[in-house]
Amino acid sequence: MKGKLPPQDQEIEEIVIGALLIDSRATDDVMDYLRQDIFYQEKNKLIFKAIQTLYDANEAIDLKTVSNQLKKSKDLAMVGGDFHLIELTQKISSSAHIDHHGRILMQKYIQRELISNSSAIIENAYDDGVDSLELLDKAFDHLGEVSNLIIRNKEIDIKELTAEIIDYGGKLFRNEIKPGIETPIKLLTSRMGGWRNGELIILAARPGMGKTAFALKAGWVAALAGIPVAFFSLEMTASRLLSRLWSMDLRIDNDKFTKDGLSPDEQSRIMARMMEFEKIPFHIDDTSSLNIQTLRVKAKKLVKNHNVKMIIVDYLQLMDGNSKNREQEISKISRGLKMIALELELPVIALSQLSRAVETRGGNKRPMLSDLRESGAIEQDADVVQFIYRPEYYGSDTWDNYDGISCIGEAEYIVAKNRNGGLVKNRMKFEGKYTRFSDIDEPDQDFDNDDIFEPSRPQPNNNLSNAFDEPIKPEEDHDDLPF
Ligand SMILES: Nc1ncnc2c1ncn2[C@@H]1O[C@H](COP(=O)(O)OP(=O)(O)OP(=O)(O)O)[C@@H](O)[C@H]1O
Repeated sequence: MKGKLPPQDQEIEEIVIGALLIDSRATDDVMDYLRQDIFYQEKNKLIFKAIQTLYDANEAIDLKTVSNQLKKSKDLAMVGGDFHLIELTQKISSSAHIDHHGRILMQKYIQRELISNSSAIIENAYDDGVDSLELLDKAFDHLGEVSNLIIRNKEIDIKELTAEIIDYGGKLFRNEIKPGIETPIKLLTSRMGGWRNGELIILAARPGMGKTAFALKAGWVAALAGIPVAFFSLEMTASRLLSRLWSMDLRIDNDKFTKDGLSPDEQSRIMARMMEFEKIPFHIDDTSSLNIQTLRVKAKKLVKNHNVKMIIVDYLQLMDGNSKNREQEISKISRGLKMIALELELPVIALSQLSRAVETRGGNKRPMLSDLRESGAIEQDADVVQFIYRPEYYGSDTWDNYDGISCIGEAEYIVAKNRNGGLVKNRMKFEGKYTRFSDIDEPDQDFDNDDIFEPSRPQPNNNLSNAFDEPIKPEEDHDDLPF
């Protein structure tokens, strides 16, 4: 790095300034991305600053006005006086290629930024006193800023886009496609249209309400329908999560996995089920310390290698944010999750804790949007906020609504925010010992009837990746690790 001239092109800089001076209409082509820093030469920076001031004030831009502006800022002599300005206009005959030349300058600027950021990273990386995760986080931030400079000159063709909208609507009408991925509750799917691509769904509740249980079922229902799912479990080990999954799927008491033990019959039921669903695309990652950048890298790899189409994160507050201020940290994480949903075009379901305020309130303990903990950013970034509420957990035996019927073995899902649709609230069934949610009218089934998951259960599909080959235990050495 030392002794080398930073990437720059003085001639192109002068051509761009010259074009702006001779043709004020040319400014409209480039002023959305040109900025002072893009120019390397000090003189050009100053002249561009004068042009920008005039442009922002909606004033004419020509030799005379720019010269006056430079006089005002006392920079005219520094840039070489009127003589130099005239020289610049004589270098070119037209402004026809200004956009092309502007982009060359942008390229040079990005190169310079990359060099200076990388130099700072190298210098800090040699310093043993620097927290490496914090450094990694900063490096991602800086590189993200550089990548934001890339000009996306995406022209929207309204006609073409309208044709796409009509085509999509027609397919929905003819039931050829579904608007989103099926949720664990039929009514919720029909009212909401399912989990939609590009959306951040926040599933929030007080501890013990069943967030993990609901998310696990959401992932499992999707995976059983052949949709590859990645479940990032920051709270539970893969082994514990998998026990919960078999408990839920086969209706075996959760306690049997942790304290009472599994009978030979239960062991063989699990084995048989596993053989049956060996190829279910359900990927578990139980890395306990995960930041948003690492999650993004892992998610991208899972999409690329396993065609993952839905991501679940249990839970948001356990993610590392590398920031001293908790509110900023959470808002960075929720923003990052939304960006992953948009970038990878899939739904991201993130579980979230709620503040204790829920419990200190008088009356019922039904959560509200303001209970989302630590930051308003979660509420803002989320496309959907869904709560789970179980009055039984607080000792009630009847609902305060639903005509006061019994709430034992029941829960309520509350869609309190839905950016692209209406709000929904209704009862669902909760079987605590199987930590299992289902439709309120789903009949109780005998455990030896394994036809539990009626929704679109696929045949085992050998083309799908093996769910249980995934990085289940962090200590295992897999070449295939997403990160
Ligand atoms: N064997 C069992 N019998 C009855 N209920 C059980 C059993 N095992 C677990 N549960 C209930 O299931 C619920 C746990 O659900 P889950 O872990 O999904 O909740 P959560 O909202 O994710 O909790 P947290 O925020 O603490 O992780 C608890 O309320 C617990 O009482």
